[in-house]
Amino acid sequence: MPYMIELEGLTKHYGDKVAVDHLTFTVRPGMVTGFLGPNGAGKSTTMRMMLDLDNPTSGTVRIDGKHYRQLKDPLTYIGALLEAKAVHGGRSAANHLLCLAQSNGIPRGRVGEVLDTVGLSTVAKKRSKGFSLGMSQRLGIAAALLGDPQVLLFDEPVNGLDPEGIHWIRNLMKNLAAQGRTVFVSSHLMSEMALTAEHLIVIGQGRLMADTSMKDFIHQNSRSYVRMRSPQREKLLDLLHDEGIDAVAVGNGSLEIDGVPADRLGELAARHQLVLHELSPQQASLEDAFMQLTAESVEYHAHDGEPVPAQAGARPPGEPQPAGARPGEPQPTGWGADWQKKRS
Ligand SMILES: Nc1ncnc2c1ncn2[C@@H]1O[C@H](COP(=O)(O)OP(=O)(O)OP(=O)(O)O)[C@@H](O)[C@H]1O
Repeated sequence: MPYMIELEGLTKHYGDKVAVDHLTFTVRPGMVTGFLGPNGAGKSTTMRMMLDLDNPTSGTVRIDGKHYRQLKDPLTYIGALLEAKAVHGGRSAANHLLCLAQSNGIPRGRVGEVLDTVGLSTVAKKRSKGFSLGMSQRLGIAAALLGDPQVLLFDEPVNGLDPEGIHWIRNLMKNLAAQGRTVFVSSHLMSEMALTAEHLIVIGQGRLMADTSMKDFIHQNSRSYVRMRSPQREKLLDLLHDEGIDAVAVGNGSLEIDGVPADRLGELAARHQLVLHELSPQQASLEDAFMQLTAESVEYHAHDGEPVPAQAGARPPGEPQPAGARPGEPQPTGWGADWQKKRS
């Protein structure tokens, strides 16, 4: 199959820190693949290695069967949005794209086309320094689309966007996939992935936790159950036991029952004249399932209001983070900037 991204044993160490740990998976064309993991799981590091912006400690990434360095005019194979504020702020939007086009053998006519696609035509001559986060995000996407690549990477593209911007990016990614392209998008929000991705790769502390279709993930993880609460809890437990119904006692005196409809449980209690204070069908959220899957691998856990490292050797949150390590802070790095640095 063409235009796959194939990772084999991909590993990255930063000193003692294992950021990416023997990742092996394949990203396929024609669908949006979500790359999900809690903060610090190694998503950005993995994407940077896909783009040859960071060298793996071991393992390989292949794009369309080749190493990134073997791709002729790489921007025509793979486009990426890594960090929205990565643009040289003094240049106009059009100029920024023109520079990228010229150094990559891309016809200059593409600049107008992609500005149009992302809705920035009217501000093409404006300096990107004054751009809002949403506009910068759109400009970053224009750069990613410039070479009309078959493979697209988006690192947390909805971060900080308003609902209209989020809606726009979701649709764009789905449309790109519907055109047969390979679309790989990272997020730390399961709810976001559930709306966009058809396939899911989940990582925690650099390790692969799940490689599954979204449909299967939802099927396996959206547990529905009934919560019951009664002042006659012991009698209720005995009754359920006699009926062969398993109940799990949880905090605040509630019982959780899987696989039995709420109306049957209500009728049963009524027949035995048991008072119920609660009888409510529940649906475990996908976010809960994701948190459970990665719970052991979260780098920092909240603890009595104080974040503490979950892992020996993890960097305490108060300490300065290395460049490129923390998301959410605009850094003078990213796809455009790094790419230019690397090639210059
Ligand atoms: N240049 C670096 N030097 C040292 N450690 C780094 C560096 N870059 C990343 N790390 C560490 O590697 C781990 C993975 O970081 P990475 O940014 O890839 O995670 P992420 O999944 O993208 O997180 P987020 O969702 O917070 O963006 C983190 O513990 C991070 O602190």
